This record gives sequence, C-alpha cells and structure tokens, in this order.
Amino acid sequence: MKPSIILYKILPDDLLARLEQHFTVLPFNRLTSENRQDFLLALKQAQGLIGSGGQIDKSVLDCAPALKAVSTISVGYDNFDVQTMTERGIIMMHTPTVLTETVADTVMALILSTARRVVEVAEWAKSGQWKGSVGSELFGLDVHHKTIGILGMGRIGLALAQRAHGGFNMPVIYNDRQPNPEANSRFNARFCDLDTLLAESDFVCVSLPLTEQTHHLISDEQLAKMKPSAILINTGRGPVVDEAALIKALKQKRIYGAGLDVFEKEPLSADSELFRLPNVVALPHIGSATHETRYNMAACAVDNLITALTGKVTVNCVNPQVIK
Ligand SMILES: NC(=O)c1ccc[n+]([C@@H]2O[C@H](COP(=O)([O-])OP(=O)(O)OC[C@H]3O[C@@H](n4cnc5c(N)ncnc54)[C@H](O)[C@@H]3O)[C@@H](O)[C@H]2O)c1
Ligand SMILES: O=C(O)[C@H](O)CO
Repeated sequence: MKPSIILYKILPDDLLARLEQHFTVLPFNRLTSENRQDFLLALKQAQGLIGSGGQIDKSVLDCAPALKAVSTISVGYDNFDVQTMTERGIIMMHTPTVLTETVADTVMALILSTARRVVEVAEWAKSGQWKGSVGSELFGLDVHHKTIGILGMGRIGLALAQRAHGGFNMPVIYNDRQPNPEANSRFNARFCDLDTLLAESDFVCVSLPLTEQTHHLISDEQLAKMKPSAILINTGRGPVVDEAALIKALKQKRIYGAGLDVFEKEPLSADSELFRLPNVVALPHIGSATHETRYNMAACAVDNLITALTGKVTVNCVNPQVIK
C-alpha cells in the first residue's frame, strides 16, 4: 500500500500526478479554519505533508503520529515548529535557490518603485491630473550610485547585491551573522554592524528569516538611525520590522518611504494605514510569484517529499540531524 500524504495547496496536474505515483494523496486546497477539523483527522494516518501557508505548530503535530516528512513550498519555514519536528525525527524540507533570483528582482522592483514613486505618479496620471510636464512635487530620488544596505547576505541578499553592484553601480554594505567572502570579492561589498548599515544606507533592504533574534530587529530605535532620505525595503518576513514603529516613522517623514512585500499579519487589512501612505508601496507577498518560479518551487517541494519518504535526502533539508 502507498503511504498517505496530505497536500494543502493546488498543484499543476503533472506535479500532482508525480505525487500520486508514490503516494495516496489526501487533498486540501489550503488550510482554513473551516477545514481544520478534517485536516487534523486526515493527519492521523499521514506520513507526509506538503503545501504552503498555515501554522504547523505543536498542536497540529500532536495529531500526526505517523508523520515522517514535511515539505513546504517556500524557502521560509518560520511557520513550522521545527524543534518539535526534530525531536520527533520528522524531516523538514524547503525550497531554497529556485526562487532566489525572482525574489531579488522583486526587491529591485520595490527599490525602483519607491524611489521613483512609480505607483503614486502612475495613479496621478491615470486620474486625469497630467496637464503638462510634471513639477518637482512629483520628482523622486535616484537609485544608481546610492548605497544599498543589505540585512541578511544569504542567497537572496547575494542576488540583490549582484543587481545593485553590476546594474546600478551601487556601493554595497551589509550585515549578517558573519561576513560573506563571495559578497566581498564579487561585489566589493563591505561587512558592517547594524548601526553603521542603518546610518549609511540609502536603501535598507531586509532579507532575513524570521527567528527569535530577528523579531522586531527594526523598531523605533533603528528607524531613528536611518537617514531622512532613506527607504526601507522588507521582503524577508513582516515581523522582522515593528510595523507600528514603521508607520510612525513614515507619517512623521523620519524616513523617505518603504517598499514592503511582507507584513506582521497577512493578508494586510484593507484599512491598514500602510495602504494610505503615499510613500509606501505595499505588495501582497509576491516576492516569488511568477509562473516559472512558482512552478519550480512546487516541483522542488514535490521532489523533496518523494526523496524524504522514499530515498536519501542530501539537499534542501532544514533539520539534517534527523536523517539516519
Ligand atoms: N517575500 C517573499 O516572497 C520571500 C521569498 C523568499 C524568501 N523570503 C524570505 O527571505 C528570507 C531569506 O531567504 P534566503 O534564501 O536568502 O535565506 P538565506 O538563509 O540564504 O539567507 C538569510 C541570511 O540571513 C542571515 N541571518 C539570519 N539571522 C540573522 C541575524 N540575526 N542577524 C543577521 N543576519 C542573520 C543568515 O546568516 C543568512 O545569511 C527567507 O527566510 C524568507 O523569510 C521572502
Ligand atoms: O519563504 C518563501 O518562500 C516565500 O515567502 C513564499 O512564502
């Protein structure tokens, strides 16, 4: 008999077929409060779990006595209780690398659209206000040759540094837990402490995972250290930035603007002040959302689960210590 797995995301037909060759698939389109009881019931027999979104915490894992492997269709895994999974020998797989370049493109889109006020000015023109050449009230800021500060020089940070250095002639500074020799040698990037990064950057780009250490890493004190002409970009995870502090800084024009793809609570409420501030570009968590990359992420996650349950895991594992 094939092992049972739960799928909680709609997959392209070919990828679903690939899963079905190996497993009996119990499908849920996504996890909602309405289908939670059915999901918890299905978990009783599931050996694998694949999908994205939702909190897979201890209360969920307690309902999954047969679970051997979990495969998230994302690189971030802050919504999983990895510690409990590791204690129970459950393999946690994720999808690094396949989305790196696409997310770095999204960061550049946010840098350009906030600095050059692309969304605001396009809306202004669309509303019929374009009667002649625009005046300085609609001017933006240059991006080229400005200093980019990358917080988290990992895979995405490095792809961003490449774009900023090679494409826009931007000096690159960064903070991480340790220096990244590749960033230094390829992009002439300079490792510095967080305070220096905040004080010197024209664009502070957050590309960090959400952990206990990074939660609210950017709050009142850090925003106060940024230049009034600087822009904060967050494509890491929402809770890395204290949203209330950010809204305050933006309203008081203590920083120039913000480009945000991630928020403390998603979806961001339609009545959030962030949607009303003209100096904010707020995207609905679309960092990796292209047809090609979302397909590649799903394919990677499918292969990850098949390998974790039927083969030998060598890559894409968050907790390799559980592999025997
Ligand atoms: N917006 C999106 O759609 C989207 C898409 C992909 C990834 N992400 C987020 O981006 C994050 C980064 O992805 P990645 O593939 O570059 O991961 P990565 O692991 O390659 O890079 C993260 C970097 O952050 C550093 N870091 C971790 N904790 C730190 C701390 N306390 N202080 C300083 N540096 C610290 C790590 O050393 C690492 O170099 C993911 O964890 C995810 O949360 C968002
Ligand atoms: O972590 C990731 O892969 C993105 O944020 C999509 O969830």
